[in-house]
Amino acid sequence: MIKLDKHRLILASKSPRRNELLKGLGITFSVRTKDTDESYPSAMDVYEVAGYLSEKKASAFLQEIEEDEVLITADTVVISNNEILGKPKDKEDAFRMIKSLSGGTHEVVTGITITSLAKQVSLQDKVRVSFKKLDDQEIEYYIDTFKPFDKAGAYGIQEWIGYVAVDRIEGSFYTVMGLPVHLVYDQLKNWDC
Ligand SMILES: Cc1cn([C@H]2C[C@H](O)[C@@H](COP(=O)(O)OP(=O)(O)OP(=O)(O)O)O2)c(=O)[nH]c1=O
Repeated sequence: MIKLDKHRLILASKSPRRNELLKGLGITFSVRTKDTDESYPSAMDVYEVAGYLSEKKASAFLQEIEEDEVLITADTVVISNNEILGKPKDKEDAFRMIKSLSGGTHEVVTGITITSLAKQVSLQDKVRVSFKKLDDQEIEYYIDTFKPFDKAGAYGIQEWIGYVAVDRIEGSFYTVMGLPVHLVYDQLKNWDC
């Protein structure tokens, strides 16, 4: 159980999935949002990007954090063949992304940054996800029905595609969905400043 007696928790995210997952921890929080630039240095190691972007999202709020506030920011990327798949630009881009994931194994990394005036902690969690082979009609059906344009790698594991395509996952389902709640819990449980 988490008791943040001295703090007010803020989720700095527009993602409805992160909101739902943090609620699942049974802790009260408010939401604050801002548009942040999600670019990263092109030479950066792909496994560092999610952590870097979660810190960058936190930086946008640093000036406004009050003494009793604890802020959570996060970022999720899909990595396939050492390439980052971000959010798809359009239907063709989404089709290309899912087709490249079909029949293979990729990784999902979610970085989280927890920030208060006295301390900042950044962590990331990596999960391996294997997809069965999907045919073109299945990929098109998913994109047309679920419109996954707000999702890294053009898919949501919590949606139809997760039911039919994912045949193996090594790591936390919730990390793939957008928030490693077990890591958030560990940090908040002991948050003392
Ligand atoms: C791989 C995968 C991603 N996603 C989502 C999680 C994230 O919301 C989104 C990746 O985009 P992000 O840039 O991580 O987050 P966001 O822009 O949605 O929200 P924020 O305001 O916090 O920056 O993709 C799923 O919902 N299911 C999945 O299986």
